[in-house]
Amino acid sequence: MPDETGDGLDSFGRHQERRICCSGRKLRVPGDNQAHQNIWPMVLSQGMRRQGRAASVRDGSGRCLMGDGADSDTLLIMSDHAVLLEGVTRTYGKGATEVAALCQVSVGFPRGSFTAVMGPSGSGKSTLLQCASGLDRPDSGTVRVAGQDITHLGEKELAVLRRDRIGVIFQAFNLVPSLTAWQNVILPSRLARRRPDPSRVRELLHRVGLAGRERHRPTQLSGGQQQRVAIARALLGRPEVLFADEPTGALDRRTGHEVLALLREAVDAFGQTVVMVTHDPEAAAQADSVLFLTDGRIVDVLDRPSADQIGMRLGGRR
Ligand SMILES: Nc1ncnc2c1ncn2[C@@H]1O[C@H](COP(=O)(O)OP(=O)(O)OP(=O)(O)O)[C@@H](O)[C@H]1O
Repeated sequence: MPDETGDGLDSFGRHQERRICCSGRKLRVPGDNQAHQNIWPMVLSQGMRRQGRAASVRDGSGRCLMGDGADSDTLLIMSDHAVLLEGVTRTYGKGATEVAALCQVSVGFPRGSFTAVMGPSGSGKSTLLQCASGLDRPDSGTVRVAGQDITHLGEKELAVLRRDRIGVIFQAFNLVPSLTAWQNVILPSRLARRRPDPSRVRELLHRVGLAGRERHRPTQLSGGQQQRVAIARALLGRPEVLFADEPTGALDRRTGHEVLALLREAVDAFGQTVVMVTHDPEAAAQADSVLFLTDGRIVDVLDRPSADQIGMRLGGRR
C-alpha cells in the first residue's frame, strides 16, 4: 500500500496496526487492492490524516457500519469513543519561551476502557488530560466527548459538561475550605440537583481511607487525605469519563491499591471510561492499555502490559 500522506501512513493510517492494540472495537476496513484490513480505532497516532477513502466499513461480523465516501471522522465516531482527540496541538509561551506541550495528538478512548498515560516529566501528560477534559483549550485540533465537539463550547456549557459527564481527579484538589469532607464529596451532586445516596458516600469515604474524617475540613486534613476527598467526590456521580492525574502519587501503598481498585471497578462494573496519568508502572498495569508520550507526541501504546513490561518500555529500570 503506498504511503500517500508522506508521513509513514497509508490512506487509512494503517501503521497504527503495528503498534496499537487495545480493548477498543476492532473494525475491518477494505483496502484498495487488499482484502479487508483490521484497524484499531482506539488510538490514532499523531499525524493521522482524514483521508475519507474507505468504500465501506464493516464490523467483525461483516455488518456495514459506514457507506461509500464517508470520511474517517465517521469511522472514529462509529468506534464508540467516550473521548476523541484529533490533531490536538497546545503550545505555551511565545518566541524563545515557546513550548509545544502537545503536537498533533490524535487519540481515542473507547467507552468502558481504562487507559494509563505515561512519559517523562514535561512530556505533556497533564496537558493531554486538561485538553481532553475541557479544562484547557487546544490551539488547534478537536476534542469530542461522547461525540460532542467541545473545542468551541463556551465556559458555561463546559461547566455543565464537566458537572454532568466528566469527573476529574487533578493535582489541584479544588476542595471548598469551608465545607467538611462529606460536604465536599456531595457538592457536585447537589449542584446538579441530584440526591446523593448517603451509604455510597460513606462507602467511598471508607474505601479511600477517610472513615472517621467525614466532618473534617480540608485544612484539618493532610494533602493526601484532601486528594482522597477529591477522588471520592469524582467517583460519587459515576461520570461517563474520569480523568485522573497521578491519583495514587501521594498515597500509601494500601490506599493506592484501593483507589486503583475503585477506578477499575468504575470501568468493569459501571462502564465508565478512565484516563489516568501515572509515573508508577504498578498503577499503569491496572489499565487496559498504556499510552506513552514524549515531547508532546504519542510514541507508543501497550495493550494490557505487566508492570515489568512497562518498566522496560520506560527505560529498562526494572
Ligand atoms: N501553563 C503553562 N505555561 C507554560 N508552560 C507550560 C504550562 N503548562 C505546561 N507547560 C509546559 O508544557 C510542557 C508539558 O507540561 P505537562 O505539565 O503537560 O507535562 P507532564 O508530562 O504532565 O509533566 P509532569 O510529569 O512533570 O507533571 C512542559 O514543558 C511544561 O513546562
